Amino acid sequence: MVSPTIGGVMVMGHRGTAKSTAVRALAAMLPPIKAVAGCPYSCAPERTAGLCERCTSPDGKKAPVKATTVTIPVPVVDLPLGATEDRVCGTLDIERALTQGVQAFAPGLLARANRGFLYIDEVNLLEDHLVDVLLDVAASGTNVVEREGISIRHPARFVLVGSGNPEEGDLRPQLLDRFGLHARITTITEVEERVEIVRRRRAYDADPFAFAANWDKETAKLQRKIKGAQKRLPDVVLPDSVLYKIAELCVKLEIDGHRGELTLSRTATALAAFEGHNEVKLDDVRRIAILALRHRLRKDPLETQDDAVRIERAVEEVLA
Ligand SMILES: Nc1ncnc2c1ncn2[C@@H]1O[C@H](COP(=O)(O)OP(=O)(O)OP(=O)(O)O)[C@@H](O)[C@H]1O
Repeated sequence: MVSPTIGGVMVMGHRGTAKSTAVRALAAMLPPIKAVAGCPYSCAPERTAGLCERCTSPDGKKAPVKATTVTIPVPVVDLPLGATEDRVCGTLDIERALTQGVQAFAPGLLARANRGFLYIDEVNLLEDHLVDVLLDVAASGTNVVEREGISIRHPARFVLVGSGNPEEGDLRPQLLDRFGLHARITTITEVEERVEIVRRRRAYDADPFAFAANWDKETAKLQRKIKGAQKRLPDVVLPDSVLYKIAELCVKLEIDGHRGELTLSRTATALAAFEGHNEVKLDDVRRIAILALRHRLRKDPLETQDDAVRIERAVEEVLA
């Protein structure tokens, strides 16, 4: 929410641990956004770049000055498991082709997700080629569709959130590597906490509005913190001394490629901004190291140590 450049998150965990509940709550945590009315891509009226063709003025720069704007919640789009590539990327508008004889584009889910979040439950069961397309678009921020005689490109800047159950298999490592962060969620074993979950759920079921109202203050506090972090982010300094430690950590863990360092630096910067700091400290790196590196460790069949423990040890040695 603070820094979309981190590259999204893959959440692996047991069933029924509130993964989807948490993702669906994202929109309420972010301030509503202004969009050009009627634009299928929810283009930002105040933006000067990254707009769709219709919203770009003839000089190629701005949304039309007279565009009517609407205020909408940040989009959170669910990608169902059986979705076809046409439904995801968009395709020829068959209805208009048949009734009006015109070639028009029917935008897909990627269009709706522009400026928001795209959530894929059970991403590990999705066909590899579709995951590949999604990760490509998420990284480039543009969806290019070329089929049935139409050729169109439109903005598709979204944060990809995937979730899945490890019992059903993992994603291929090369796909996993392209998710910024990898979180693991396990079932809570503390009886006290389990009871609290049931109590809260029962309170919600009994009266959803009263339940939400009860948490209004907390929600508003978190919203302010996120908004403050988004504003602060561009000014947060990443000192060279911390950057060197980040690179040393990746060398120590023999991480292939350089996404490890990039994600560590972006995430530590976002965390510093979230905590209200203007400079990244080693402690920020320490706190996000497992999230940013777990899925980038080389798989060694002879390695007996848990991945998280391996990272913790390396962190202690390098960041000491
Ligand atoms: N930590 C928690 N706090 C509050 N509610 C929780 C928590 N864990 C689970 N729940 C409740 O458990 C139910 C299952 O949650 P949800 O459907 O979000 O899980 P999930 O992890 O997405 O499951 P699946 O992997 O099967 O899709 C929901 O009713 C949710 O309210």
